[in-house]
Amino acid sequence: MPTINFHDVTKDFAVKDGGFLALDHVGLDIEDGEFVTVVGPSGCGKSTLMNIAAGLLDATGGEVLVDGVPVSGPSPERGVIFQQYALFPWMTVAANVEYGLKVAGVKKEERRRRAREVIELVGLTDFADSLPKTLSGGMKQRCAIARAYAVDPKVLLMDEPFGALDSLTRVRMQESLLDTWGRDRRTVMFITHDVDEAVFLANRVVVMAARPGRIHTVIPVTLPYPRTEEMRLSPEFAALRAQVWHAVHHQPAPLEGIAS
Ligand SMILES: Nc1ncnc2c1ncn2[C@@H]1O[C@H](COP(=O)(O)OP(=O)(O)OP(=O)(O)O)[C@@H](O)[C@H]1O
Repeated sequence: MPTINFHDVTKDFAVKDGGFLALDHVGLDIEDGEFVTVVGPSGCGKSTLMNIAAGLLDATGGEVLVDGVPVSGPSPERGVIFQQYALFPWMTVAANVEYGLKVAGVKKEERRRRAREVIELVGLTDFADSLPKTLSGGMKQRCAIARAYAVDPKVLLMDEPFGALDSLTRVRMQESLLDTWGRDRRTVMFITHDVDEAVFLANRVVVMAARPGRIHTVIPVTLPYPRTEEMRLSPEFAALRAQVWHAVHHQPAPLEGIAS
């Protein structure tokens, strides 16, 4: 059984002159421990798809199953990370990371232990008592990742998490995320606009098409893990990048009768 199963998902948004079909019968299985990236032109429905999996939006048709159970709302088993860090500015890194555990009713001692563990995992131990405003963008995002990890989610849903970072920090964050993922092989669905990022991280790259949002093609990434800096410069990487780039930039024609 796949960990995340998008079963015939359709999303129709009500707009003033009728409906806008944002997702049209999307089917996708993400297996246990897989790292899947999703790319596609702006407006093809990437965030809508992720928000439905997160339980933040309802599908108009079809459903998303996580471990065979239909998603009916947000759940701690699905850790969600957005581009904007969404940290509480008045709380230290440690308090931000502990917050979800506190809400879940975890006792203080256990909260402290778990927070220390995940803060170390993302390399922020020296900043555990710092406020978010004193951290760089990359450190804030690592704090957000630690917060998602703290509650031990079954899957991670990441929507352009590194989109606001400079390119060097972004590359470091990709490496650090893969390092963490390599240790626990949590199932990840990761949305990005960046073709290099999509290839570097993934087992499979899902390329979506727009009008209506649908899956255009799925490209397996045959590079082994751990992924290294040298791999980014390899001919195999270049070939995969070209394949994904081509799929993103040569989209199928919009379907007839789709409202805009
Ligand atoms: N609440 C809404 N009401 C009406 N239309 C919406 C709503 N949310 C999204 N849409 C439309 O649905 C389509 C898909 O939006 P979505 O944000 O999922 O795309 P995306 O692929 O994530 O885009 P981007 O890459 O620019 O972030 C877009 O055309 C958008 O305008």
